[in-house]
Amino acid sequence: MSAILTLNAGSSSIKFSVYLRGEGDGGGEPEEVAVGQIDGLGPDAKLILKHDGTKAVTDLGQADHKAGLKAILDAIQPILGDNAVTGVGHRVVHGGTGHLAPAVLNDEILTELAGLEPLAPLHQPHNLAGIRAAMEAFPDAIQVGCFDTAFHRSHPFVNDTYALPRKFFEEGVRRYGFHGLSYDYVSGYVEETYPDLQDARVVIAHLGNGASMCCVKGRRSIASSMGFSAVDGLPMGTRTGQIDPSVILYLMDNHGMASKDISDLIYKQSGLLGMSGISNDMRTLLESDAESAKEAVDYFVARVKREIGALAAMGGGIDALVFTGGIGENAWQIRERVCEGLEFLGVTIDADANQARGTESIGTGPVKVLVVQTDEERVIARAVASHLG
Ligand SMILES: Nc1ncnc2c1ncn2[C@@H]1O[C@H](COP(=O)(O)OP(=O)(O)O)[C@@H](O)[C@H]1O
Ligand SMILES: CC(=O)OP(=O)(O)O
Ligand SMILES: [Mg+2]
Repeated sequence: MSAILTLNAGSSSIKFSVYLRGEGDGGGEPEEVAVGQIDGLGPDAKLILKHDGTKAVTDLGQADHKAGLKAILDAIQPILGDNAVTGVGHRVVHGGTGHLAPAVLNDEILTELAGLEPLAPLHQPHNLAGIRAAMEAFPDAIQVGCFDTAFHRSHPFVNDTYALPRKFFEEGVRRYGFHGLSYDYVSGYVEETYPDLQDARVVIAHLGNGASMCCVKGRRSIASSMGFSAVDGLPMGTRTGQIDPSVILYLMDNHGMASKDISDLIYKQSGLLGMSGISNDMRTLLESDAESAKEAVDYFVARVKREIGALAAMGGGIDALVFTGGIGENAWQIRERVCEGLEFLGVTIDADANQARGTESIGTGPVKVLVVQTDEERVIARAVASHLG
């Protein structure tokens, strides 16, 4: 048997999976044998590993992305045993205009991808560090990059551009959209599981530490809430989401802030953390009695609602609303509050079904409302398997 490893460095986590394939499996579906993640990167990181029907949680204490990756490579060695890793698949958040499909990585592509780091500072450097570490750890394996942006390259021009002079569009100042691996998985899952949703207009809310939304029609992305970078659209754990560009000019002119300070502010100090002054973690905010925590959650919910309306309009209507990502999958309170008042769109949910963990279909009106566990790793593993042939 040979093994495929997938690495998915998010802003607050590194997710990974190990898959096995028999000789001559061709591009067949790889079998997942272990899955895990490092959660809460920072002062209180934890390694969670699920394997052979067991779940082990190891406290790592202070761990950044680099320490997390080392812990993952150590933890999977006993699982790999004698099975050689022949392919490693990586989530790469930004692929620019050039990457419409997964690509076998080499030094030239890595240099090109490093040029996109300023547009995804919470992800791209970690994605590339993971690739370099995997090249060192598994020198005989192919390294396949799977791009979050690729799924959205089907956007029509109006949803791909800003109203700037045309030369900036040509230069690559576009609305790329992110979380594409998640949207790819979820839209495929929805179409396969619900035959009445073939070619349907599906609005997917990927709500995690990073959060975005997408309107998908017939498995193609029509529009996304994220744009040129992964800071646009919804407020997130530590990111502002959409902000008037004049606020940035104001900060430069009145607070003497330079590009690095502003980047730190809009990517790392804002969103749920900045508004609440308490935490970027939705769990903590939902448990808190502080007014600032309540206001941060109110703002998050309001922005998700606004985006549902906008994306339903872009799709010419809505047949299904899907919640996914750490918050979308787990926080029933957020789903309930988001759906409140959306009856005019045909979105209504059953309160008990929404609160029952593991219930997938929670809608009671004409619009199907689904809670789907995303699986970016499977999309990556499939891409690696198809490259291995
Ligand atoms: N039970 C829960 N209730 C509310 N929020 C949750 C729950 N479980 C996880 N989350 C949220 O999910 C976020 C992580 O989402 P995830 O999609 O895994 O993150 P990343 O963006 O790093 O990939 C956490 O920051 C936390 O706010
Ligand atoms: C693009 C992005 O925000 O990713 P994540 O949610 O994994 O941080
Ligand atoms: Mg993620």
